[in-house]
Amino acid sequence: MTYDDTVMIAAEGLAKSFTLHLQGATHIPVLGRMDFAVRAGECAILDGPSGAGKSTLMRCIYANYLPQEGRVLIRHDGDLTDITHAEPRAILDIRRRSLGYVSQFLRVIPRVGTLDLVMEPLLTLGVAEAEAKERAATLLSRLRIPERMWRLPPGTFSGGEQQRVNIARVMVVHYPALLLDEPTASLDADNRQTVVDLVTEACGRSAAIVGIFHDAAVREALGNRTITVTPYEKAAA
Ligand SMILES: Nc1ncnc2c1ncn2[C@@H]1O[C@H](COP(=O)(O)OP(=O)(O)OP(=O)(O)O)[C@@H](O)[C@H]1O
Repeated sequence: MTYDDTVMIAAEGLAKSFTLHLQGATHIPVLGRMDFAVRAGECAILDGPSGAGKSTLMRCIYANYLPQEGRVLIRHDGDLTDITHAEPRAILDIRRRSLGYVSQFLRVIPRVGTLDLVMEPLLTLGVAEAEAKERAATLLSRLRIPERMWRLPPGTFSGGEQQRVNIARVMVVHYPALLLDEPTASLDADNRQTVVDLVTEACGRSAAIVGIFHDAAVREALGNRTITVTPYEKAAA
């Protein structure tokens, strides 16, 4: 396939199934051969019933899961790079600079406070400490994490607070491609709206976004296109 310069994420013939070796080699077919491309400024919403494979697809895009067939290309340093077959070091570089991922759970680093945790991705990219601190503080404020909590490690925070720290830690970097796995799932209406605003701003900066959103109002507000997850059986037929 050839793609123009606006394509940021592309899946080619992506198929994924699981074999549970400890359960009598039970085979679970999940994704059929999926092809799609997401361009700069697009917010594509993954569509499909519960268990269809939306999170699995997202993990294949982020190279957490290795598909049995096909590959995913991510724009990195100007070129579409095959993340599926990249070396671990190259995958980490793509994730550090080109592809952000808001997963459903915050990965807490023991003893690291919330503000430091949110600043850290920017410091890794070489952003000056004062600017990183200001950007992290602005986001934490917008996401309504009270300032008195910024010094605390978020391990004991509520589910919704942890999810907001998780969102801040990813959205603080202006990634050109972004994966969002139900970022609004445990949030109240005001914070949900803040996330909608942040994602809209990212699209406005020409980020390419692939998202899973179960909330109908959020889908309505954000989705300018839908990608239907193709089950394995359908593609094989
Ligand atoms: N690591 C794994 N090992 C075995 N099976 C898995 C694994 N990850 C996912 N699956 C299976 O793949 C199928 C798709 O799961 P997935 O979480 O991708 O669906 P989903 O569309 O995101 O669902 P939901 O909307 O309910 O979150 C499920 O049947 C699940 O049991």
